[in-house]
Amino acid sequence: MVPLFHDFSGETVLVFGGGRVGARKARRFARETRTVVVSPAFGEYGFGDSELVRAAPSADDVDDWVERFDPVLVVAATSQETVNEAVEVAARDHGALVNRADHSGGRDAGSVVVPATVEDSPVTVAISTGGTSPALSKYLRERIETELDGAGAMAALTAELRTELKTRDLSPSKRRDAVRAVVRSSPVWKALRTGDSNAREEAARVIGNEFGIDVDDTRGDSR
Ligand SMILES: C[C@@]1(CC(=O)O)c2cc3[nH]c(cc4nc(cc5[nH]c(cc(n2)[C@H]1CCC(=O)O)[C@@](C)(CC(=O)O)[C@@H]5CCC(=O)O)C(CC(=O)O)=C4CCC(=O)O)c(CCC(=O)O)c3CC(=O)O
Ligand SMILES: NC(=O)C1=CN([C@@H]2O[C@H](COP(=O)(O)OP(=O)(O)OC[C@H]3O[C@@H](n4cnc5c(N)ncnc54)[C@H](O)[C@@H]3O)[C@@H](O)[C@H]2O)C=CC1
Repeated sequence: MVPLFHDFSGETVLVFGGGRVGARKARRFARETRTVVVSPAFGEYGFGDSELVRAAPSADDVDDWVERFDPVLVVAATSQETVNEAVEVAARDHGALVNRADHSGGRDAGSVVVPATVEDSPVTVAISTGGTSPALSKYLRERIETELDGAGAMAALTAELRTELKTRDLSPSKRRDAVRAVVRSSPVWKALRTGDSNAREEAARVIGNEFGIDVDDTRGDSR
């Protein structure tokens, strides 16, 4: 399986099944795009901004629902194996991606796995075990969560520095080394995580000391 980050904005995601699992997937997708959940009953779970449609499609009806909503991704998360099976076939016939929540292996082209994700925007880490051990994905996600503290702010700070360094008369290799030094600097990470000192100032110090490049240490505190 090839991990890719997919922009779903402006598209529709169609979820079959309004139980715990359907709700979890729906919440995830609804943060980004129009998400519709079709189910005869909805559990007491959060569905985010999803549209809920109360219906109990039979395996034969599923195709019509997919036709009607024209989704780019369909999630099969019902408690009925035959319906989930039909959802997979209908999605494929429609040229949509398909996520079988009730399957771990034996996937075909066009099938996707929902990974465990850690986000410190704009940084995202996604974990999959190739469908073999979701509990392990969840555990690793919890461990990585603390590791990622400050990464979003580091991305913002280094994006700013890269842009600034590109306007200077520097060789690409020197610019690369300077940015690398900042992302590896413990004092910069500490400043981003604690907010005690100005991270931008720390970064300017690293670049100044190690590379003799003078960058403005006052513009924007990236926290
Ligand atoms: C293949 C996949 C398909 C897909 O859904 O895309 C799939 C399938 C199945 N999951 C099952 C069980 C559990 N799933 C979780 C949790 C998560 N499951 C997620 C993804 C995936 N689950 C995909 C593979 C991901 C990968 O490659 O690792 C996560 C990461 C993302 C998300 O769902 O949002 C989310 C954690 C999010 C987080 O916390 O960060 C827990 C843990 C818990 O609940 O505490 C359990 C119970 C413990 C266990 O069994 O491990 C079962 C058996 C059902 C049964 O027994 O009937 C199946 C079906 C089967 O295996 O046949
Ligand atoms: N991928 C994952 O992370 C996990 C997957 N699973 C699997 O996912 C499936 C769903 O699990 P849960 O949400 O816990 O089950 P659940 O029983 O809580 O929810 C199933 C939902 O499907 C709905 N449903 C039933 N017939 C339907 C139909 N014809 N059309 C549309 N919706 C219909 C029910 O009303 C219910 O809302 C199960 O097959 C389970 O084995 C279970 C745990 C985790």
